[in-house]
Amino acid sequence: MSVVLEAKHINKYFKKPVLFHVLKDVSFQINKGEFVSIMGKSGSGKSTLLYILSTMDTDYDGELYLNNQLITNQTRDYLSYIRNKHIGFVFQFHYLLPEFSVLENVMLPAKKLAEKSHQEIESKAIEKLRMLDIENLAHKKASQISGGEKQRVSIARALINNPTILMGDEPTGNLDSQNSENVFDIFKDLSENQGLSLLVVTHDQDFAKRTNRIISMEDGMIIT
Ligand SMILES: Nc1ncnc2c1ncn2[C@@H]1O[C@H](COP(=O)(O)OP(=O)(O)OP(=O)(O)O)[C@@H](O)[C@H]1O
Repeated sequence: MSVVLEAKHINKYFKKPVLFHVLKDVSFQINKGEFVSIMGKSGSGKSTLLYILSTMDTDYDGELYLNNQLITNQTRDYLSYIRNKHIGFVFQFHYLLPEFSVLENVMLPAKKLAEKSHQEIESKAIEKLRMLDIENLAHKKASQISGGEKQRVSIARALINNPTILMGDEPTGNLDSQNSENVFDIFKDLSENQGLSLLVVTHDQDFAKRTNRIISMEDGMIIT
């Protein structure tokens, strides 16, 4: 089984207002195609950890590997490239650009990467929308679709560059049970049938217990 993401002895301190050891020797691996959830009480350090894993926060001790490549201590530009190419994100709030069409929103991360022509990016975006069963929304403005549809659009956007891993911070936190179920089914399908790795912070027990593995956090430490 190939390892996609590896965290080795991650320690993180917040220095203000007082010195606070927020992540304590956090180590784990995520394999290709694995669907993993992170659970833990409010304040246990989940978002802080995800921020580091997503390469957004570089102020930590320890080592982080993506596709067996060390990404700790790399330049900001390189990290921004790695993030765009290999990591997809889905948040609790969708962060779509309301005045842009669904299609344009999905195309944006590929435009930023600038490795393909407009035409190629557009057909890739349509392919992702079709996969998520929302091709019919392509030309609607993002502000004109429902909450569940917006979350599916953000998943399409997160997948546009064919990432190695999809990270989610409470991706179903703002959805009703039916839409949460849809998101879970999409994630499950991506991991089982497309070999995508997923790492999702959630407070939803029902969601977490159906993933391949739960990483439980308490007071900045992994307890399982
Ligand atoms: N910038 C910061 N400066 C100082 N302390 C912080 C900062 N950000 C977070 N913390 C503290 O670090 C701890 C972990 O916060 P974090 O947001 O990672 O928790 P969480 O498990 O994601 O919580 P929640 O489930 O409520 O989102 C908390 O005690 C929080 O108050």
